[in-house]
Amino acid sequence: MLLTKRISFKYEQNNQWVLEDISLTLAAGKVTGLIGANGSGKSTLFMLLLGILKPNTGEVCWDGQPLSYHKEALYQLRQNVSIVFQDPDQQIFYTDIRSDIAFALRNLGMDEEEVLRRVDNALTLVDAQHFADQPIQYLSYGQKKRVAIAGALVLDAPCILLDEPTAGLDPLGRQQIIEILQRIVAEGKQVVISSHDIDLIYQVCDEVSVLHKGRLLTSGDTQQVFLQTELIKQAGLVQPWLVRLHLEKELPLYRREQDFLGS
Ligand SMILES: Nc1ncnc2c1ncn2[C@@H]1O[C@H](COP(=O)(O)OP(=O)(O)OP(=O)(O)O)[C@@H](O)[C@H]1O
Repeated sequence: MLLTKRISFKYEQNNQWVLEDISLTLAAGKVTGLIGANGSGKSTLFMLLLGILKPNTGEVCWDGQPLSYHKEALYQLRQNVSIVFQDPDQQIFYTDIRSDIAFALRNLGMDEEEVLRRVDNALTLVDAQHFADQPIQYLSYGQKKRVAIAGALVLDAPCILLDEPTAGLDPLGRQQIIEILQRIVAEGKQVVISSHDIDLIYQVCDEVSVLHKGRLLTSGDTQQVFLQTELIKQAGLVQPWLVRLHLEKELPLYRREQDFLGS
């Protein structure tokens, strides 16, 4: 389990608190959404969860232990908590897709047969087998996103952080990512998603945490959080369309588009 205990953080360059007094429990086996307007501190919080940044006060804990910031400890942490960055080019280094995905495993000195098996599984999970033999520069943005996700999955870390997984994708690409997320969740992984795609968060997350100007406004069950109209407005966000339909048209509170369409 990944959690933060009253963490606050400011960047050296400016003297303002970017995050203040954040206590969050990211429960194992659950999908947690992290939402907030631009600049509310979501990416910074991800960097703190990964140990890339260190809080000024408070602590981040993995498996009940406060993070240690030595190289070796962080190396261990990466095998438990992995991230998919918003921009796949930040994450992909090789032109050969299979080599790129295999990189971290070969770095660990893993047996080559096991490397190939894991790469194959990760490619299947993100539905990328059919383009896996093309050079990376021939791929679309959406395909690169899927390769980046495969690169994070291959380590088989129990916890995966995804920063804006659907940003820049067309409707089909977005739907593919939703299906991939559902497959990852079905494997029992702990998933944390930071996104401005409110409808995605509503559809796939069990719990949601709302950040506003570096503070945690609320945290809890997805539907309960999104039903709080004033709070969502205060955070500079909008409610998911299924929640608006419920509040404005007095329809049942559907969780998924297909539940509404099939009703
Ligand atoms: N490297 C940095 N140095 C100084 N300030 C930074 C740095 N990175 C982010 N900030 C500031 O920290 C605050 C939070 O930024 P952050 O990127 O964490 O927010 P965010 O919620 O992820 O935003 P967005 O939704 O736009 O991606 C902002 O005021 C931003 O200007």
